[in-house]
Amino acid sequence: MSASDHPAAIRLRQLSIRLGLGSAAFEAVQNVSLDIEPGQFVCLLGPSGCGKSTLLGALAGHLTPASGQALLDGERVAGPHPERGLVFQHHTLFPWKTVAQNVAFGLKMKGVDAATRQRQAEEFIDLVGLTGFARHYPGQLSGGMQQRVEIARVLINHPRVLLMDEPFGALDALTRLKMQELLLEIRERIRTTVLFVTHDIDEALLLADRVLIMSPRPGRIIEDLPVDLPRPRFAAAGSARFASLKQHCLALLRYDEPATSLPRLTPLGAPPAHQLQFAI
Ligand SMILES: Nc1ncnc2c1ncn2[C@@H]1O[C@H](COP(=O)(O)OP(=O)(O)OP(=O)(O)O)[C@@H](O)[C@H]1O
Repeated sequence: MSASDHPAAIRLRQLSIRLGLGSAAFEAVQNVSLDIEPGQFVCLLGPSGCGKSTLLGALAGHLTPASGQALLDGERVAGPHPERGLVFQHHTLFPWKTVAQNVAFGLKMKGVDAATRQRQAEEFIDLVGLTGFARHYPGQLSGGMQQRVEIARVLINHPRVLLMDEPFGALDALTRLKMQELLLEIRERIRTTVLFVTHDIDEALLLADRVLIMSPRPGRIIEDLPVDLPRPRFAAAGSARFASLKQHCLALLRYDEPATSLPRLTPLGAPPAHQLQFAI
């Protein structure tokens, strides 16, 4: 099974986005340029209100940049398109439809016949670990299960890019860990480019090939950090390298001076435990 046979390359070129109207207008994202290769899993990490969702909104085609460009495989993003799958913190399932009907909805819109819809919906329901729940309604499921349905509903459209905006942010800690594991398992089986927004350093380091760190508003990319931890990551979470990367991210997120003297990545080795107790 593959979510997409052709994961897309994401390119942002000097992208700036303004929000608000008239005298209340402000720059939410400032001059962001970056390249994400097809199939890469990238986390966008930044403090609350720095413009992460806004940046994702431009790639989704929901927001028009004030200047610069958002490109997928060289084509300018001009509006929403099913090739870009979106998963938000709160699910967007139809409460009156069953799990299978929700998952198959995109196929129905494309005019796919009922038997194929049912077969494919079952495949994707299995993929997200919900075998046996096809006939349940969203209201009968836990928050984590609802997010599984949401992910299946997006993946069945074979998105070339998956844009995830704090998809596990509303879940309790244990369910969140299970969902992170599930996403990594799915990623072993599918080919799609992932841009995942979070303000949780551990989540970014557990999931991503690369972490892009944003400054406080107006959001700029202040660090492009390759995550050189072996997979599976959960085994590496207690390692000295994990702690070192975490400390580096934390220092950047707490930093509010000009970007000329940003902290450098600390050498391999564990920082003192007391330096890792901050939350953002
Ligand atoms: N439609 C809007 N009109 C005016 N301001 C907005 C609008 N949407 C967001 N903002 C503001 O723009 C800034 C960037 O918001 P955005 O949601 O992109 O940040 P974020 O980094 O995703 O935050 P969080 O992590 O808290 O979700 C914030 O200060 C927010 O209050």
